[in-house]
Amino acid sequence: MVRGVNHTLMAASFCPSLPQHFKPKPIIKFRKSSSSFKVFSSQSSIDEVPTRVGFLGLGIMGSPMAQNLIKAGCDVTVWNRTKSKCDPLIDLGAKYKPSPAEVAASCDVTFAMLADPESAMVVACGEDGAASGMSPGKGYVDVSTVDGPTSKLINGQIIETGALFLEAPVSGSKKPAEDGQLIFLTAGDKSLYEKVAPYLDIMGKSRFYLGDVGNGAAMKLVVNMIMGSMMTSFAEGLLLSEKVGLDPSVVVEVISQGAISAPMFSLKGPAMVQSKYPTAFPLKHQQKDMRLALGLAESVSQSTPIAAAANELYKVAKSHGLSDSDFSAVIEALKVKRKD
Ligand SMILES: NC(=O)C1=CN([C@@H]2O[C@H](COP(=O)(O)OP(=O)(O)OC[C@H]3O[C@@H](n4cnc5c(N)ncnc54)[C@H](OP(=O)(O)O)[C@@H]3O)[C@@H](O)[C@H]2O)C=CC1
Ligand SMILES: O=CCCC(=O)O
Repeated sequence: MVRGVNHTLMAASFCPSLPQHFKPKPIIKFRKSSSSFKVFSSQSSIDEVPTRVGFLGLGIMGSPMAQNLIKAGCDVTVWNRTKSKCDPLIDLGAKYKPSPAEVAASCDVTFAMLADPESAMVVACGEDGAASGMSPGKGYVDVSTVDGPTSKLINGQIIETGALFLEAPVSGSKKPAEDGQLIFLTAGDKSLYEKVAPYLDIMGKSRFYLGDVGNGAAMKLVVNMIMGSMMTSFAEGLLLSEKVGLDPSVVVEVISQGAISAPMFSLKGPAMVQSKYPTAFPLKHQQKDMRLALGLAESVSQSTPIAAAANELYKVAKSHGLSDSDFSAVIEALKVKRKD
């Protein structure tokens, strides 16, 4: 069943100062034609787009991303290792296949949103993995956060089948995923990038095309390395303020009004002050990204001592059982236990 016919998405304003590789969100309308969807966009006239969309990996990010595709009227087929996570999407109109290979075989383009390099590899290239269902004319878009070498391995396996590959990790967390406000950091096959652009524009607010496979992964790791270090510095500041008799809530407010204000501090600070860490971005994934970013830095002999120190704190927090808490729980690693 087709849903959301004539669904109109947000228009982005034109900004002449933006670099060439940046594309803001265009106006998109999906309309059902006799045999396929056509896309009417503000940036191109009418383009044929792949009609059957697969989605593998329905965790915190994958579920809302797939949901937005379904709500926009796309023909979506889902798979997840834990099948129960498919059920709400099936209720919304998604089809289901019992393996990544069967999803890929039945779809024109397949997206994957997996936890880490290992799961991205097994879902793409393992037994009954997506590569087994790929063939010329199809596309595979990996939106997971992985390292460049993993992405290149997946690219190799996919293009061996004659299909096309794009890496497209995202910046933005649970709420931007729900709101269709993600930022795509893409690299790989340019023709596939252009074909799937209408889908990226449903799930995101902007997209960057960065060239060869590995560049999207590198961009994502650099951004998350900075984010991970910022969070540990913020945590140190909150705890220090408390120790010297300041109200950490006021620190959050002061920061929000000055040059170092960041949505992350304003969003997560008030909960951190109350030792609450509702999960948007799991701490285990932030530590994975610090580890991968440090590997990237080492591969080019770039010194990253701040990130290395921050990574140690995420490792300590993991050892305290905080892997599945939000990454802001890293503050717990800095709390020295008081003796009674
Ligand atoms: N949460 C966030 O704010 C953001 C996360 N990211 C990145 O997106 C990716 C997904 O994140 P998120 O949705 O938060 O993570 P979740 O932990 O919520 O979801 C992970 C997904 O990977 C699947 N998975 C894990 N291991 C395997 C495996 N061995 N075989 C098959 N499937 C597996 C899980 O399946 P199952 O349900 O069966 O466990 C689940 O679908 C990560 O790479 C993360 O770094 C990027 C931007 C923001
Ligand atoms: O990888 C997670 C990114 C989280 C964010 O950008 O807010």
